[in-house]
Amino acid sequence: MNFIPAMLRYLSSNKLLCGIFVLSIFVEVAYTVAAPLSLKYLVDEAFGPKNFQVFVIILIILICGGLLNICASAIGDYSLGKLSGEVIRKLRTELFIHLQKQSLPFYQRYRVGDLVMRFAADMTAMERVIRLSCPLFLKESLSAVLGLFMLFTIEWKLTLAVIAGSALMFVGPKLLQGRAETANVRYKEAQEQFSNTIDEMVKGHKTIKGLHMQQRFMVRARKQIHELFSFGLSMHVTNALMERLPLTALLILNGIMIGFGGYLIFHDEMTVGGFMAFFTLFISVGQSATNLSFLIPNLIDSSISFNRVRDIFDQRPDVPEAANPAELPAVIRSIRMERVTFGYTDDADQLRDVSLHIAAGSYVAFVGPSGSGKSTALQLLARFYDPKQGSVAIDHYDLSNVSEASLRKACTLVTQDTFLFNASIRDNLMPEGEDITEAEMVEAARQANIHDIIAGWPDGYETMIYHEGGSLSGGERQRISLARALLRKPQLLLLDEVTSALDPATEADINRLIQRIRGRQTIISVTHRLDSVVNADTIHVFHEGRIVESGTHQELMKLDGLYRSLWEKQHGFHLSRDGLHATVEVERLAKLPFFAGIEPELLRDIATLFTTEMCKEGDAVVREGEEGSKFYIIVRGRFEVLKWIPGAGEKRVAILQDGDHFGEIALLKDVPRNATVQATGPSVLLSVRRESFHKLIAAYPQILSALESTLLQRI
Ligand SMILES: Nc1ncnc2c1ncn2[C@@H]1O[C@H](COP(=O)(O)OP(=O)(O)OP(=O)(O)O)[C@@H](O)[C@H]1O
Repeated sequence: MNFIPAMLRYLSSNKLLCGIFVLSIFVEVAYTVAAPLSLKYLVDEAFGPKNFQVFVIILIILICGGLLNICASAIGDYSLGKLSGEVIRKLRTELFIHLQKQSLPFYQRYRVGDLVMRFAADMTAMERVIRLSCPLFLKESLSAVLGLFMLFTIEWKLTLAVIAGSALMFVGPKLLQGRAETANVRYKEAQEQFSNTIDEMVKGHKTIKGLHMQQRFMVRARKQIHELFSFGLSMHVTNALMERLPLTALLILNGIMIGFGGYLIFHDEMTVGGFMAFFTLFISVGQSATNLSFLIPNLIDSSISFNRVRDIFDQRPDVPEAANPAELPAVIRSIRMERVTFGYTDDADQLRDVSLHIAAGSYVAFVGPSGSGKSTALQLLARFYDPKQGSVAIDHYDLSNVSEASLRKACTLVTQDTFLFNASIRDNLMPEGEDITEAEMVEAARQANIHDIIAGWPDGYETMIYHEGGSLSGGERQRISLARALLRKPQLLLLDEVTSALDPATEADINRLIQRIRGRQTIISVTHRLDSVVNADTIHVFHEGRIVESGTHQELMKLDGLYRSLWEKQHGFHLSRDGLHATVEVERLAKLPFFAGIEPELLRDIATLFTTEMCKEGDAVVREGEEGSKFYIIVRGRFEVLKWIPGAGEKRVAILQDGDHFGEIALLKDVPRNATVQATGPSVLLSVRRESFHKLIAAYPQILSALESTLLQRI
């Protein structure tokens, strides 16, 4: 219970209030102990000899003491209220600031439910301790010690006898304490897991419905609710036992006291008044001891909460601010990465020896296959992580020595996952305290092509955003988040796949916006869609954590390397402006390995067999284990390939995007799909059914033999 000293330390932070409170407790305790003692004098000195004068004196002393006690209690209550309120306010603020200082890995380690619980249930438990348990602990311990001392002065033999019996009161709870702690921890963990499930269910309700995962969630929730029930029951039973045991022991003690006390009176070793005072005082000491033992479950509960909050306080930011951080200049000249190596964990590196130099004002693109490290490089430029080796610098300032405020002012990151606050559009664009005028807000909204849309809504800029922006379309969310970034006039704008989840028209619109603002600020854009970066000043091509090619689009095409192959993979498709109708060119089909060698006229016929399919986030195009009869080519979009791993559940094994294809075996025969392919955002596919394909094969058997020779090798 090392949290009691910590709590007392917090309480003693305001010395004056703490002093007043402790003094008031002393007065209260002194009165509680002295009042029973008055019985001895009342019975032996006033009632026995019928001495009225002594009676009046004792009465006056009791009344004055009582009044003093009432005043002390009132002052004590006020000082405690203020003191505990200040401690909790300080704790909440410190925890909040501490959370804000944390870096991305911290938020990946803890889930929303865990952190919310720290503020909700744990803080409430600690508040209860500070307001009730700690003062009660202090008061009851003092009453017990002082009361015991008085009992010794009244009759030491009887006191020794009852102390020996009192041991019974503490042995039981001590034996049960371990079990009670375990039960409490398990119940808290079960609560946390259940909150996480609710959180996931509310946030992912669309995906859950889309994937028809309600049953799986129901099974998980049922298990967790059952755990809550059984751990709750075991917690209740052990806590109740711990509370009951001392009461039983108290009954036994009473027996000892009356028996031994009576013996002492009959042998003239104690007066009747002395026995009455002893009895009353003993009840009061016993009550204090019982109260102390009642406090134990409560304190255990709070010590767990205290440790959980302390666990957060113990987390040091992974990306700390330097002791004397530098401020970035008003105008920056260059951005550099020098031989940067970085890994999210110690086991693997996601960036290896990456160096790049970006001149201020240029428009730079990071491209490359999925998982090649593009977004990671961008996050290092925004200093969400620090490199393991090498350095990231703006001008000659290493980012690890730059103040966070100055870096955030200079550099803004916009990602594909836009997060808008549950507030009005105006408050999202112009948060309180930011030095932004109405005209600037409207101008930024115009630049992001969202002003006319907002102005057309009945509440205009006062329109409330709900569900973190989920009430708006993807394009609207992305435009608002771009307007929000532009309003801050960052010198360095980092864009991470900002258009990948948007329809072609919105994507083209946002690309035009980027073209309009280029030159005014440095733009680094991560994208897998090469069309959008043909005009970039420099394109860096990432592959397996390294930059393997750099140059303009024309230079890279001439190189005939990875960039060119990515480019060719993505081209040869035509998509209508509304994104609803796609076609594929014959030359593109010819590049598919299993169509190699098929004559162009036949490929032309094959091209006409494809139909356009639209998917939204969470749609599974093929499911593992199900027999498939379609072959797919991704025209635009992103899909994850999921495989069921026994014992580990469904795991992502690959990412497919524009130009990738899957399911070609289905053109030949019925084989169960060996993985699930699921859209991670709105996507467009071209698909062809085996039946329609086979009609063509019937007319041109050479297609079948060409297909068989390549596909069967692949199987
Ligand atoms: N927070 C993380 N913790 C651990 N590994 C991560 C984390 N974020 C990304 N990775 C891994 O790092 C590698 C590089 O990821 P990164 O997102 O930088 O690639 P990318 O080129 O941007 O790919 P994509 O276009 O698919 O986003 C991938 O293997 C990815 O799984």
